[in-house]
Amino acid sequence: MTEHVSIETRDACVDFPIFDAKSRSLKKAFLGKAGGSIGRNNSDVVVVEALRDINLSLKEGDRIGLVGHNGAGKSTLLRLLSGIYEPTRGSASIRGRVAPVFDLGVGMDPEISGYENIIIRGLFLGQTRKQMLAKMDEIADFTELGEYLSMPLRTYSTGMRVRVAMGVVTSIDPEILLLDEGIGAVDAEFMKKARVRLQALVERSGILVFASHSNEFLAQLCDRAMWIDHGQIRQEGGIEDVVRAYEGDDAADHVRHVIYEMDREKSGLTRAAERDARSVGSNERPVRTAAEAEAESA
Ligand SMILES: Nc1ncnc2c1ncn2[C@@H]1O[C@H](COP(=O)(O)OP(=O)(O)OP(=O)(O)O)[C@@H](O)[C@H]1O
Repeated sequence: MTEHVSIETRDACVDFPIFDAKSRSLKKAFLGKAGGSIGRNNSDVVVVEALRDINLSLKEGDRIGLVGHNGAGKSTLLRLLSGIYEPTRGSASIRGRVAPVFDLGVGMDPEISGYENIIIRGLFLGQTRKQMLAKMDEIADFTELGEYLSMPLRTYSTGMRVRVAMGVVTSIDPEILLLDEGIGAVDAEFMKKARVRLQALVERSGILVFASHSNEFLAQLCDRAMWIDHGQIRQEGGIEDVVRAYEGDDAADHVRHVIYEMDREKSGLTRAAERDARSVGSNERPVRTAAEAEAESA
């Protein structure tokens, strides 16, 4: 279904012209610690050079995480890849249905109910009303918001809104998933549940590009990383290597630990599945967890 999915950019640049910049203090192009460099275009207008000479080639199955300082250009890159921004110079060719998940609040209306917002937000992400209605019960269950879903969204706390948004986002089947972090507002227990759903969402997406400031999250969802520095690609490679170059040894060691734990968990699950399959084959009862045994005896 997703074989035709691809992203190609060639020397893509994105400039933001700033017509009301105080030009006296901006005589020279300057490179601060945060933000893209500030210069002037051919018409002598001040511009922020948010992205410069981006060459990317992504295909089905790629899961790439973007790291970099504030204002490095990560969000701008996601917007370029979603087609929201056209390159000022160079080219960007995107093939596939894009689900841009930048701001969990976008497409939500405070005056209508949670249920109605679930549908609106789904439409915003390219789903049909019918598809959203079919998924409604499952999304409602996931949010654990019960009766609140019939109340206007303005009566919700921030975290409750995030639950609705996460429920919708993780229910879709995108060909290209562009994810910008911004999902810190939910409580820890819900986050655990949400991560499992996010991982499943990523697994059924064709391509993932994820901008994050959390290395742990990055390691869980991606298998490659790209360091964006002042609008340019500074390094691309394995997550541990890129994080080491960008943030140092401690951060890279943490990434390695997260990846190790994930692999261990996965191989544990595989072993359990093999054991179950073997015992079913030999007419033995598969080993039950305490919870399953309790549920059976009830
Ligand atoms: N709409 C805009 N108008 C003018 N400048 C912009 C606009 N959007 C982004 N920029 C500039 O482009 C540069 C890249 O910003 P971007 O939001 O892509 O960075 P980021 O890496 O996502 O940062 P953060 O980690 O802080 O979210 C910054 O210098 C920012 O000031």
